[in-house]
Amino acid sequence: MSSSSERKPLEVVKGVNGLDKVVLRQVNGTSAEVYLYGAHVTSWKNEHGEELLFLSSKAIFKPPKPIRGGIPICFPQFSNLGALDQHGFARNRFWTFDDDPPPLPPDANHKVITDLILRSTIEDLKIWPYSFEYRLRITLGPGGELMLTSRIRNTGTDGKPFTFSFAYHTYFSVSDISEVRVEGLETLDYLDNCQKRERFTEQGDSITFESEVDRIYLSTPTKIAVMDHEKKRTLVMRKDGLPDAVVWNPWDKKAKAMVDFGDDEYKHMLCVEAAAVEKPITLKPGEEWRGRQELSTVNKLLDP
Ligand SMILES: O=P(O)(O)OC[C@H]1O[C@@H](O)[C@H](O)[C@@H](O)[C@@H]1O
Repeated sequence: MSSSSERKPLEVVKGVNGLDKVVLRQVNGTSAEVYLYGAHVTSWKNEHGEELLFLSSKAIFKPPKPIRGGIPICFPQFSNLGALDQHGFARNRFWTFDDDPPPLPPDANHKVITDLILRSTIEDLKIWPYSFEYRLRITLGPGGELMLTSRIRNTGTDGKPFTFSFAYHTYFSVSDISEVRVEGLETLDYLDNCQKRERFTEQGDSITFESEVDRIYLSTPTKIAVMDHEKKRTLVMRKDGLPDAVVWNPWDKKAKAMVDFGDDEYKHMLCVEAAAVEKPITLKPGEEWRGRQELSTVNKLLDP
């Protein structure tokens, strides 16, 4: 039996290696967990307590190593598309609670909400010389839907604009990658990271997986569905302000090369990442950008 304290809608507890994590819980039993390290969502569970995100059994919860799985935030750089380390630094910084969050939505009392913030430090300014405020709102909706809303503002006083690329690097948990289909990316152009980012056009069928996939789909629809046949479940991603979608599965060879990833774990994960990669975002001083990702589930397969 769980104690009453375990049912609080919002609670800060110690996670792996004593790192702080925020637990969000809804009355219907759904939940999410977010580490302040990286503002990294590591868990999202449905009303039956089933985990919907993949987190590697070998994930290393030791800064500065980013956590393998969940939803790392790639900012201010996606991948190696710039001078910074792969995927930028937001995923390995300690975020804090935002004491001046954006206004709450009108239906806030049915939602569980936590607001985090990251500001550039003197150390960060040495590697990326732009002042910013990055506000992340994490919302668990009444039906267990998980929303991440990023608001990034140029707080520079020197008149300089800055440019960034971005991704919510979402690792979904799937029962068997060979049985999964992704819908919503048919007939789109993509850049293939496995082939020097050459541009290709996807064919008309939904996407299935039988080898390594690492693609940036360009200007996608706002809704993408991951259909898990074995679980008879569809994971639905909706996005706003994020035109692209990255699809990644490392497959066996790359899996073996990663120290924080089990050799066979590629069979049980699929990354679908709401992203802004092809056209990076530029903010002048005082300007703010908003990018949103919402995840929900349908407990049956959507019609093909
Ligand atoms: O190992 P990292 O830095 O978390 O990156 C994992 C993967 O992230 C994906 O988004 C990239 O498209 C891949 O190329 C990359 O391998």
